[in-house]
Amino acid sequence: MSPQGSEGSGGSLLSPSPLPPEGPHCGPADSCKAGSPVKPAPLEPDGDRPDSPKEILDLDSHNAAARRSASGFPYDPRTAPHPHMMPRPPYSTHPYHGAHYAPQRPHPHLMEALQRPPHLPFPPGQPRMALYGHPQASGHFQGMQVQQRALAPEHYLHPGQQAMCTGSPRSTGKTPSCRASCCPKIHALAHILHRRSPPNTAYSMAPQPFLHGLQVTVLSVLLLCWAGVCGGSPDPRHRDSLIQQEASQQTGGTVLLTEAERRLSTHLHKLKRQEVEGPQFPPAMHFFKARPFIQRSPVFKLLQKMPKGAALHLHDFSVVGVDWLVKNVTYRRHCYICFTPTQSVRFVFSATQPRPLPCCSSWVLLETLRAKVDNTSDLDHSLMQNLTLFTDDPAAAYPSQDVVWSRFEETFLAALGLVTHAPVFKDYFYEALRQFYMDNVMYLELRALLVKTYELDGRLHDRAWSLEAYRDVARQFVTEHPDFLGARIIFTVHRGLNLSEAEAVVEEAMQLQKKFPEVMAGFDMVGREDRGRPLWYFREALSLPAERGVTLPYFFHAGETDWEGRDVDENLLDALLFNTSRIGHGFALTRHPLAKELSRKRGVAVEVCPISNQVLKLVSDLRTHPAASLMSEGHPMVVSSDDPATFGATGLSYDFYEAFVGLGGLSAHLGTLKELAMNSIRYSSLSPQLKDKALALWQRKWDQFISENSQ
Ligand SMILES: O=c1[nH]cnc2c1ncn2[C@@H]1O[C@H](CO)[C@@H](O)[C@H]1O
Repeated sequence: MSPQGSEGSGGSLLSPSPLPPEGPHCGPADSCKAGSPVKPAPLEPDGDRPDSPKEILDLDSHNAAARRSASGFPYDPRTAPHPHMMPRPPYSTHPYHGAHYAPQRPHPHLMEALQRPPHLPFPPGQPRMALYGHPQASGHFQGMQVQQRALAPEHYLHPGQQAMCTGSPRSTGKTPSCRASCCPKIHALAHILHRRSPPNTAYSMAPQPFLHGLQVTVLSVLLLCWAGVCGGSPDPRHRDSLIQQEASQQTGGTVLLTEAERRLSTHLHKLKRQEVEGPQFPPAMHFFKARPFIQRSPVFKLLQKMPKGAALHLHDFSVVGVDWLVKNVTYRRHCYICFTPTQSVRFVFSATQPRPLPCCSSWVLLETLRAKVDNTSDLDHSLMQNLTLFTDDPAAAYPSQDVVWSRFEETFLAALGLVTHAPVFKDYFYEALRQFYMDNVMYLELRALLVKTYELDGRLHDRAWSLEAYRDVARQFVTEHPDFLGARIIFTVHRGLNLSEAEAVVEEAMQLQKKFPEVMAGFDMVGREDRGRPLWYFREALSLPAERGVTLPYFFHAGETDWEGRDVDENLLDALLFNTSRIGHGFALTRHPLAKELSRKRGVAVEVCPISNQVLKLVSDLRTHPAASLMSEGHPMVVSSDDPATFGATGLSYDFYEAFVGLGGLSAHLGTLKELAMNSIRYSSLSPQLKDKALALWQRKWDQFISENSQ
């Protein structure tokens, strides 16, 4: 058999068209139309649904589904594959018309939340993630001791200001009233500001806003007023003072650098300036176009070598470069492929000819296929294209968010049959740890669906098996690489679930959390936020742990949208109300001042994934990414890479590059990078003891990096 489209140079692997009489084996007439990204919302009642690739890739399930679908339901959740495995999301564009979705109501807790001490508004029994507070700025924290964030009046009132008040260098002396009225007022205000500032402490691991927003405003107005009222032309020294103050507010703005670190910072700045002034500025381009420029960038090369700490926002099946999947996994024995009308592929490992899959052509053994095609590298290239979004012309390939998300979910479905084969599952995770380790990352937190894995003989493994596998592989990797710290898992489910499914899964999450406290970090809901159900819809399910007095830390995706005012736009506040430990993406945070303030005050870090947000079309030029402004005000944040394999990236360095060069611009310096790396440990789910260990390890690596690159 020769799949059309797989022959010839580099064309993408297409399903046979027109489809042969024996395939595709589709369910209900309209259930496998190519290209339609949405399905009607699943209706209750719920029932058992297949949720392993073996079940999804299984004719019996299909036949059963077809039989049950004859009942007249346009889409019956009892017969449908698990949402993660659906070729199209199992929810509609108008997902909330089901009886189980109560219309959005105002959040009565919210104002209460702001008025009470930070942890009180949250349900009892949902303890906040311990914030790491290092008692002394010593040992491995030496380099992290920072300047006093609260400035005394003499800091923001430059010594020269006294002189200026009596007349600027160019003063004509026309402001006699200044001395009498303006200066005392300014000093009085300055003293008030000083009193309101937090005490002079060594760097707190739970950073507080060093100046309250009001203080900053008053201070700025004060100094601008000074310049305008008290002098003819602003004093350059005052201008410098303002610039310095503003710079100190940014991420890393108060990190004290050693002499060697300053040298490297200056060098980095020079390199960055060359990129800013060069003909191509990668962060302004789509990542697929920018990648070759980034790969040549000396800044990027330094970032690759830099110890970046932890990657805290990653999805299970997009953490290993797709070339490894194709070159290694699809060359293993018993690997079958079929072709979907959506121009994608599915794989399965089976000792015997697998039963046909709905909406897919007949299964072909890849070994046989490879023997028949003229050019196996073209075939392999085509396979890779099905596992990634990467393309030379992203604008043409992905004209809208709908298109890119539909294709995005297809890449996960294409990988699913490969990565959930039990032996591959373990190898894949080991390879993920290796690739991140090679990129100088020392710890991962992986959002994992924990779908059933399968053996060649058809046996299935449950979620506990997957957690054990993650734990064992991580342990083995750490034994072999003692300077690596390991990984923890955030159990995730798709936000297309209905309420009773969500309740069942939260119950299971609580049990898994209890059974595997070492490896399981918590719980999250994934999938396209704009099309999924909002967190508030799941409130009864998400309240279960608190009601039972059980700990289930949340790490919610929230604000991964550029729509304002829709139901999902309240996910940010709801995530905070449900006491989320971090916020996945938080792209919309700058449009939610209250959520932003709460997240800052509580040290709930935003997991910023610049490349993901660009590829999934929330933003095109990364200089305008909202996290640029979060960064300039030192909002708690970490940088992560989300789905590097799908985006044609590896590890964390590409996203660090985009954050450092694009979001941070010329203002970001080595202190920014240092704080971002340390943040990744500070805001991780590790215990305080392990954070200490991680920071000590990171500091050793950092010192070595500085000594090797600061000459
Ligand atoms: O950026 C993201 N936002 C929301 N969901 C995501 C993102 N990246 C991946 N997934 C979800 O994670 C599942 C695999 O674990 C994918 O099916 C996708 O729905």
